[in-house]
Amino acid sequence: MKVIGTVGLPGSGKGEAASVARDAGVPVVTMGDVIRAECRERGLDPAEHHGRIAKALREEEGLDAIAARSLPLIEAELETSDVVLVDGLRSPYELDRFEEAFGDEFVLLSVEAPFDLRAERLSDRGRDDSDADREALRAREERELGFGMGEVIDRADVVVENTDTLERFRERIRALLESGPDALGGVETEAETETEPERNA
Ligand SMILES: Nc1ncnc2c1ncn2[C@@H]1O[C@H](COP(=O)(O)OP(=O)(O)OP(=O)(O)O)[C@@H](O)[C@H]1O
Repeated sequence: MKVIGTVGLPGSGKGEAASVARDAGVPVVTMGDVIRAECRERGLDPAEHHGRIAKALREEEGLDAIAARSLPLIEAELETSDVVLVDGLRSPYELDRFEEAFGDEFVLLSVEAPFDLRAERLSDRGRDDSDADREALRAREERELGFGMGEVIDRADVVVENTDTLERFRERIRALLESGPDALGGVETEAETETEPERNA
């Protein structure tokens, strides 16, 4: 059993990773869906109230609220699948919650690409007006880093740099899903990048 969580700044490629998983028959639990469901529960339009409800849930149920509400969905998928992908961790409290629930079976994947490349890809994506707006991207990025996303990124087990073609990225995600982190030869892992503590310091 493996639960693969993804983290990444806007436009890094998390949605593409989730779509590779779906194509490979790996169920995807999208943390944002938990918030959208709660918006509907409260009679609110998710497109307009997503941010406010995410904040309300954290205030009412604790900083790991969205992870806690995702857990039963992940567990339900694990009844029929060996691997589940969890799309879009944002805060270290969420990461703590998943690590507590799944221990070593939880693998955190950070998808990374430089700002200019992400801005260009989002501009091509054009899902909404903010996609083409570099200032809006910068603001969104700062908001997400404000939730502690930088710390989550730093704690990743596997880093996939998404700076090559989309096909190359999709291949690397497929390899990760099929054979686990070891399949990604040459990809930085936390263990490899950690600095050795100085002896006799
Ligand atoms: N390697 C790549 N080459 C070209 N285009 C790419 C590549 N990776 C992703 N894209 C495209 O860039 C856009 C952003 O990727 P994606 O939607 O997966 O990002 P995301 O991390 O889910 O962003 P957000 O958090 O804003 O939803 C998409 O249109 C996607 O198809």
